[in-house]
Amino acid sequence: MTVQPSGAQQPHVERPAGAGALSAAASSTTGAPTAATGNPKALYGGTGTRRITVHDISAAKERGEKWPMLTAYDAMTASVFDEAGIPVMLVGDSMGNCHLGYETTVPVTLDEMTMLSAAVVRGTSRALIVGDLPFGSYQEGPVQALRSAMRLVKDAGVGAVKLEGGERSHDQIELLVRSGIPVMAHIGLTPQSVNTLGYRVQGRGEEAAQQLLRDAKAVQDAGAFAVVLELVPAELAAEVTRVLHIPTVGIGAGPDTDAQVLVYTDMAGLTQGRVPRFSKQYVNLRRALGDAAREFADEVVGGTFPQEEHTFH
Ligand SMILES: Nc1nc(=O)c2c([nH]1)NC[C@@H]1CN(c3ccc(C(=O)N[C@@H](CCC(=O)O)C(=O)O)cc3)CN21
Ligand SMILES: CC(C)C(=O)C(=O)O
Repeated sequence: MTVQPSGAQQPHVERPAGAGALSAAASSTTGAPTAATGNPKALYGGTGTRRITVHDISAAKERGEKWPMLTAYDAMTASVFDEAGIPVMLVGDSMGNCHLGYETTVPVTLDEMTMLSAAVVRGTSRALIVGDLPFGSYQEGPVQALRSAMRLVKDAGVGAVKLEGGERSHDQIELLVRSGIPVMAHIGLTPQSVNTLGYRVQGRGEEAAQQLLRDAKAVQDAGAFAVVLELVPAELAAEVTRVLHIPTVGIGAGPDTDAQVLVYTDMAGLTQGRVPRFSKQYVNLRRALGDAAREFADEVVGGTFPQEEHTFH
């Protein structure tokens, strides 16, 4: 698969100041200053004209500022979230079941991740884009992880990568960070291990809780800039968030993490079939899009589309 290089993830689309919902959101809440000039609530809503960086993420934890993250798998949807001021987007391997029609995240390939990450980078100018390392692209060891991450950074232009695992992924995270690639870690439920873990809540019981804490400290020590906590008890997630100096990004981890992430097809009501209980649906796009398709079909069948204004002579 050929992927068009899009260059490093820098602001490549300069929008005129004041244009678009993002700058409106950024300035309406604050007046004028941005993260670059020390605005205390700058992460959500964007920085103004440049990409969010991992340094902005660290600064947000020091200010006690919470932030939202959504997944995105295509340029158009990503541009909507960028304009809405979502500061961090994850090109998650949930694209497997949410975009590519697989049952799980397990079959997703590095080629697929690279192609869709490049699309999300092209569709955005403000958000930090995090590309997921898919199953099989980093488990062999740090060198394989570096080779895979380099594709996402150089070919797709992501600003950071994510990989699953705590202590077991310490060496991979360390080499990537030493090589100049910011890493978001992911512990608790790690869906690439569905065949061994299932989709059960993790960290229940004293022993499992201690392991989760060790995993959290291991990824922080390895140099991760943030860590996803998936499907863990809220009390444990709160404790991890207190003891770490890097931000925690919760999904099914209760209200006390530094950030929250949702799979966008779940929150937008597009996901086909069952949605995890921890998710919240903010709009029903499946119904809206289905209604639009049915209306179009009825008008074609009934001969009422196209009309004069859609017609050339
Ligand atoms: N659509 C979608 N949403 C997600 O959040 C998501 C994906 N896909 N794919 C990748 C991973 C897999 N995730 C999942 C998948 C299933 C459950 C689930 O069925 N959880 C049970 C709780 C089980 C328990 O109580 O131990 C639930 O009812 O939510 C949770 C997370 C989260 N991610
Ligand atoms: C659920 C999130 C954290 C994820 O890993 C994904 O979307 O792949």
